[in-house]
Formats: sequence, C-alpha cells, structure tokens
Amino acid sequence: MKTWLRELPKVELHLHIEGSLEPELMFSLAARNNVALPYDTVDEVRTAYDFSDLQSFLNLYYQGMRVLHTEQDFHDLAMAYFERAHEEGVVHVELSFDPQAHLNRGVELAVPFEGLRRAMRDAERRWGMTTALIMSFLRDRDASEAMDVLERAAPFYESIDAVGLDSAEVGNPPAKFAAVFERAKALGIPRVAHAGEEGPAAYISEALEVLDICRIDHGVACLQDAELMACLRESQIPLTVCPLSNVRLKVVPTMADHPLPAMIEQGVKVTLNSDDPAYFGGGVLNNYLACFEAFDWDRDLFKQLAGNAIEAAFMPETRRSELLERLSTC
Ligand code: HPA
Ligand SMILES: [Zn+2]
Repeated sequence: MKTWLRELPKVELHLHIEGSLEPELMFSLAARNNVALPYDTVDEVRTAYDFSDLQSFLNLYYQGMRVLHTEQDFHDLAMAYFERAHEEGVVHVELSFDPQAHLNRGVELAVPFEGLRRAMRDAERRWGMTTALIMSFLRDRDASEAMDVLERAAPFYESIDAVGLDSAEVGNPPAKFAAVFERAKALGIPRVAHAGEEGPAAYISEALEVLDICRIDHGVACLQDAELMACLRESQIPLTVCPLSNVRLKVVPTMADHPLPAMIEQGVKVTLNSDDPAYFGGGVLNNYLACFEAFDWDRDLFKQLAGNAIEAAFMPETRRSELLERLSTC
C-alpha cells in the first residue's frame, strides 16, 4: 500500500511555502544572510517543534522565515520543497505565501513573487510538475493592510491564481476581510480562506457567505453545524484538510479522533494536504500514510480523495483531464 500511495498522482492544495522550511535549509540561509538564530543545532530546532496550539506554532513559523531575504532564497526554498514533493508522487502543488510577513521586515513584494515564480517554472521544466500560487492575507492584522497589499500586488496579478486568508483564526472572523475579498472578486481573482481550524463552524459559513470563496482550508469544525453540513454536501465545495497539522496543533488529540471519516461518510468533498510539512511531520504522502494507518482506508477511497484534489485544483482543463486519466489507471 505504501508503494501504491507513493505512486498515486497526488495534488497538494494547502501548503504554506514558508512552512516547508526544513531546519537544515534554515541554517544555511541564516549563514548566507547573516541572520542570528536562537538555536545551535538542527536537532535543537526540531525539539522546539512541540506545539500547544496554532499560536505557539505561528510564533516559530514567523521566526523561522526571517532567514528569507532574497529572490534566490525563495527560489531555493520552493525548489527544495518541489523536489521532495516530486519524490512523494505529487504532480501538482498550490503553494501559498504570506507577503505581509515579509513586507513587515523590509522584504519587498517582488522578492517572493519573482523567486517563487522562477521556482514554479523550473519545477515544470524539470519534473513536469504543475503549480499555482496563492497570495494569503494575515487575518490577525488590520484589513486595511491586506487591502494595501492587494493594491500593491497589481504588477503581479498575472502571477496570482487565488488569494487566501491565514494566521491566528479565533477573534479574526472572515467578515473582517469582506472588503478585501470583494476587491479581489472585482479583479477576477479566485478566493480561498482558512476557516474552522481552531475557529467555530460559524466562521466556515461566514467565509462562504461573505467572502464568496471556492475552497475552504481546513474546515474540520464543520460537523458542529448540521445546516452547514447540508450546505457542504449539496454544494460540494472542497475542503483542504491537513490531518497531521491538526494533530500537531492539538485541534484533535490523535489521528484516531480526527473527523475525516465522518466528514467523508456524510458526503463532504475533502482533500488531503500537508499545511506546513517542515513543522508537522512531513508532506502529502505522510498525510496519506497516516490516514491509512489510522483508518485502514482502501484504494478506492484514496483514489476518490486524490480525484477530489484534481477536480478542486486551479489548473487548465487539459491538465485536469490528463491527471484524472492517470488516476483511473491506478
Ligand atoms: O496552519 C495554519 N493555520 C493558519 N495559518 C497558518 N499559517 C501557516 N500555517 C497556518
Ligand atoms: Zn494552512
């Protein structure tokens, strides 16, 4: 099954590229850019990755990304991830990044855009891997800052496949960003948002109603609300679920407690993703394997989930047909 899962053509829809920064690369970029780290060894970094909730993770996530300064740094970060993903049988990656977390420490918008875009072109050339780019807003900062970033990103609109919403959820409901998402819609940019990770089911409903999103990131709180469940079942809006992330951030106590089986049983369109692979125990394949170990799912179910991700992806229809065809022969 492990070999079969590796060979299954997998699509990743929920990946924070800054969360793919492995400690080894963190040290080499720190040396390259003369950034002091509060750790002496790679092992010390890994030991620090013991989180009690989303905020305790975010503190280290924002600290770690301070080693990223140049276009080349963002390129190298993304290429290192694409190479690992390729080895895991991932054929399409939708990576999100947090421009505000870089702007706020003096790294201009063009730096991540150009570094990531170059890596995306290189991944396509080297492995035939297709990719999409999601520009995410930090929900724990003012909406006016997000609006400003959206306007300043005008030279890069051709490079943006969607906008997203991430960071500390509780107390920062989707409606706070209504105007920003309305502006993105007017610009013709698709929209996704984290909702129902640590926050309540009401945030998922609000994100759907107020932000007019086409995908929900996480969404694991949906079972709290029967009306929302009926809406998710009928609309078949995709949810990008990240099971290992949910365990590491104590959204659920263990894999065995994860709501994924109940969500699938009740007809919700779910996909499996890694979120922040360097911090949460691995990439997409490890998330598939963890589900196999916890739930003993059969090949048909994994094919259904991989197919959901292909259907939910931002990709040309020719590529979608090609991947669905490949999946059907697995
Ligand atoms: O898991 C996450 N949740 C919210 N924001 C994030 N930003 C990076 N990872 C995450
Ligand atoms: Zn996320």
